[in-house]
Amino acid sequence: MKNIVLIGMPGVGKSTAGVVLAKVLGYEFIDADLIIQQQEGKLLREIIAEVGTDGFIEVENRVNSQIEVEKSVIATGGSVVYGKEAMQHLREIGTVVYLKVSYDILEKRLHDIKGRGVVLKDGQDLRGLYEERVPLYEKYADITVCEDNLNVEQTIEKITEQLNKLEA
Ligand SMILES: Nc1ncnc2c1ncn2[C@@H]1O[C@H](COP(=O)(O)OP(=O)(O)O)[C@@H](O)[C@H]1O
Ligand SMILES: O=C(O)C1=C[C@@H](OP(=O)(O)O)[C@@H](O)[C@H](O)C1
Ligand SMILES: [Mg+2]
Repeated sequence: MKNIVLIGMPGVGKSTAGVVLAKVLGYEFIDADLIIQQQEGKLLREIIAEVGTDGFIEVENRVNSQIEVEKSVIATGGSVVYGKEAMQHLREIGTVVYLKVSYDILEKRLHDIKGRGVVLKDGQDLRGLYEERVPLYEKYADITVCEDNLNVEQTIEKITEQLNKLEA
């Protein structure tokens, strides 16, 4: 099996489900957000404060384009889909799984969207962000897993089922 690349909105559970999925599969786990922080020597919010959202997207695009791993689950940041080169590379090295959640559930989960350092354009709200991003996640997904009303364990089970179907 190739690497598994998790994409989706912030708060959908890429990092939370990703690490457990890696354990279940006996894979390594990589969080692209942490690689960005390590390579830049700064927190994500410090990068965004210094170079703005467009600058952050460039950094994220560059760092994700250079990830070279095997047998790993890669949790990306929600904004990675703005990076064309990053997505081309991630699609080459892995199976891209879109973790999908309905808007209403996401809204409840993300009380404090700004506190998470989400890449929001001026005047954009969560609804606008959701509508802008969903087509991008759909465009790059090899597999889509809807986690509405599922807990982390059930979500992981659904991901592995879909991955096995793809392999068969
Ligand atoms: N089915 C689910 N799958 C993954 N996470 C879930 C699920 N239901 C609730 N959560 C919660 O949602 C949050 C997801 O946060 P996080 O993993 O940081 O998301 P992301 O990395 O996608 O931004 C966690 O608090 C997690 O416990
Ligand atoms: O969707 C976004 O705009 C972002 C999501 C974050 O990661 P998570 O998706 O893991 O929350 C992080 O990469 C950055 O703060 C921007
Ligand atoms: Mg995350």
